[in-house]
Amino acid sequence: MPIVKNVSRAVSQLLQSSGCGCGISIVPVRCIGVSPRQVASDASFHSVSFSESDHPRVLITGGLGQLGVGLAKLLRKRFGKNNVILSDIRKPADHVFHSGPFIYSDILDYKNLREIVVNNRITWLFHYSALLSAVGEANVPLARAVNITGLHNVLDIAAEHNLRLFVPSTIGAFGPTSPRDPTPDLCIQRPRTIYGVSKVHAELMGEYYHYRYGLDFRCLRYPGIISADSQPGGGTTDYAVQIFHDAMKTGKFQCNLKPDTRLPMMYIDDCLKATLEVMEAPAEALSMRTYNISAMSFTPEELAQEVQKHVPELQVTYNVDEVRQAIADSWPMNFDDSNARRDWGWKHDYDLPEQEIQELLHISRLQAGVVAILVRNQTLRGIQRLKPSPSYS
Ligand SMILES: NC(=O)c1ccc[n+]([C@@H]2O[C@H](COP(=O)([O-])OP(=O)(O)OC[C@H]3O[C@@H](n4cnc5c(N)ncnc54)[C@H](O)[C@@H]3O)[C@@H](O)[C@H]2O)c1
Ligand SMILES: C[C@@H](O)[C@H](N)C(=O)O
Repeated sequence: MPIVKNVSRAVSQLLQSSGCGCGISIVPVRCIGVSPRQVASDASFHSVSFSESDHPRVLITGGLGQLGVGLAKLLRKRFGKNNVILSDIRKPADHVFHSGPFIYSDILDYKNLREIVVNNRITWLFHYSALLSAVGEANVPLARAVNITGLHNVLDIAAEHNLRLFVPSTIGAFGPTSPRDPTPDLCIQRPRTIYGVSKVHAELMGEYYHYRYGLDFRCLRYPGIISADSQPGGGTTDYAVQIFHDAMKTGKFQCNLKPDTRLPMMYIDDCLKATLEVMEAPAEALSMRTYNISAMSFTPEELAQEVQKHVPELQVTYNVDEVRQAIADSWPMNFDDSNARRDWGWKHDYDLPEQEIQELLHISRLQAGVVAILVRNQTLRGIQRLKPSPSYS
C-alpha cells in the first residue's frame, strides 16, 4: 500500500471543528459587475489571460483542508513560491503561513473573491472549498451555500477574468442507480447526498460555462484520498486515514463502515499529480472536461489486514455509522478511468500491497510525538516510534 505515515485527528473532531467551515452561516449578497452572459459566446476555447511562456498565477480556495496545503507545495515547486496563493476562512498554522502567500477568502463573498483575482492577476484557480459528504448531511443549508452558491461565484469570476478553473468532483457524484463496479465517466448520476448533488451540479455548470462562454473548466472526480500529514475534512472515506493515526497512537481502531465496504481510494501524491497534469494538458487532448481518476480500491477489512502486517497489535472493531454506511453503499466500488489514461496519459504511482519498496518518501511527526514512515510505491513498510522532532517537516 502506498502510504501512510503520520497521523491525523479524529474524525469526530473534524466533524465538529471549524475546519469544515461549519461556522459560516451568512450568505453574502452577490455583487456582479459583469455577468457571464456578457462574456462573448464565441470566446476562444483555449483562452487564458497569460502567455503560455509565463508561469500561471494561482489561487487555491479552501486551501487549508486535507488537500490544499499539499497542492500549494506542489504548485509552488513548479511555478514559484510567490505565484501560488493559498486561501481559506480559517487561520493557517505557522508552518503554512510561513511557507508562501496566504490570504483570507470566503467564497461566499463574491466581491472579495473578485478583488483577490484582480489585484493578484490570477490566471489559474483551484476551487477546493467544500463541505464533504458527512458534514454536508449534518448541515445541508451550509453545504448548499458553500458547495453551490460558492461554486456559482467562482464560475462567474473565472468566466469574467478568463481563468483556467479546476473544480474537483468525487466518487460521491454517483448514486445507487449508477453502475458501481466499475463506474464509467458517463452514466446515470443520481446521488442522494447534498455533497453529491452539489458536485454533479458543479460538473454540469462547469461544462455548460465551457461550451457557452469558453471557460477553460477542468474537473477530476477524485476517489477517497489518503494522506498522512493532513487531516480529512468530514467525509465517508475518512476511516482510511484515521486507521493509521489510531494504529500509531492507541493501537485501537473503531471503524465506522462495515468491514466489506469497498470504495475507490487514492494516495494524495497521486491525486495532486493528476490535478496538475490535467491543468497542464493541452486543451486539444481533453475529449471531456470531467474525468474519473482511479488508483486502488479496498475494504476496511483489507486495509486493516494490511496495516496489521506492520502493527500486529492493532485491534480493529466495527461500530457502523448508519449515515456514512448508507452513503458508502451508494457509491462506486471501482472507478473506470480509462478516458483519463487515454486522453492525457494519467497513471497512478501508488497502489495497494505490492512487495517491493523503492524509496522512503516522507517522515512526518504525529500529534502524539509518534512518527510513521511513509514509503513509496507499495506497502507500508515500517512505522517507527521516535521522539517528537522540533519542527514540522
Ligand atoms: N479529500 C477527499 O477524499 C476528497 C475526495 C473527493 C473530492 N474531494 C474534493 O476536493 C476538495 C478539497 O477537499 P479536502 O479534503 O481538502 O476538503 P476539506 O473539507 O478538508 O477542506 C475544505 C476547506 O474548505 C474551507 N471552506 C469551507 N467553507 C468555506 C468558505 N465559505 N470559503 C472558503 N473556504 C471555505 C474549509 O475551511 C476547509 O479548509 C473538495 O472540493 C472536495 O470535495 C476531496
Ligand atoms: C470521497 C470524498 O468526496 C470525500 N472524502 C468524502 O468522503 O466525502
